[in-house]
Amino acid sequence: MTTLDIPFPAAALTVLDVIRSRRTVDIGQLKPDAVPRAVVEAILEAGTWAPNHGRTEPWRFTVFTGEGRAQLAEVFAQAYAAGSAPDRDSGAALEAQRARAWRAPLWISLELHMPDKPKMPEWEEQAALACAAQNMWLAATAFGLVGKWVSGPVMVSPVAAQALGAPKLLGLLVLGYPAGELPSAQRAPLAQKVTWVE
Ligand SMILES: Cc1cc2nc3c(=O)[nH]c(=O)nc-3n(C[C@H](O)[C@H](O)[C@H](O)COP(=O)(O)O)c2cc1C
Repeated sequence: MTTLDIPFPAAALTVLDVIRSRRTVDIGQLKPDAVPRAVVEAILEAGTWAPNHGRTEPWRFTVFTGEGRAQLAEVFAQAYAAGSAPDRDSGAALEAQRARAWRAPLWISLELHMPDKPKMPEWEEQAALACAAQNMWLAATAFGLVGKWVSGPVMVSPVAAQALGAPKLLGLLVLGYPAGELPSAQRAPLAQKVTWVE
């Protein structure tokens, strides 16, 4: 960890620890246990505290959980059928898409909603939504959850976006309690990426 030549406040140590312990975990590595509604609401609230230029709050979230995942399953199947995969007409492939929705207890869509008359360039609104996603992921980590930001062709498909009533979809955050050990992760040393000018 960091070499401390000054004492860090407890809050800083807690935040840094949560940041470092956030982990991407495959959907198959999640327990089926539901996430309590109050926890989901706290996660969503954390998302809305993300920075956003011009107070546009360019995000909307749809939460799929419990039996509500049947609707998400249909969104995945529709998006896959409208895509370019060679097996897009296969009933078995569409069933596999539907099955994905049931493999995690909680899905939160990351929907980009720009104002009718955009005040900011789209990249800034996307950046704000990414900050919201990270806030939610960190809050989820603090509650003992793990998961993944999924952004494959189905997850960002315009067909999926339309089914959710969203102009654009930047994927979904999939969350659940870990079924086993968390994968280890590495980051390159700061020295490789930081230039100090002092
Ligand atoms: C915008 C974005 C999209 C991502 N999409 C996917 C994805 O579609 N599939 C996947 O396996 N991981 C996806 N990830 C997760 C990264 O692969 C993951 O963060 C990386 O492997 C580092 O692991 P860590 O999150 O545990 O540090 C995405 C991450 C980001 C930020």
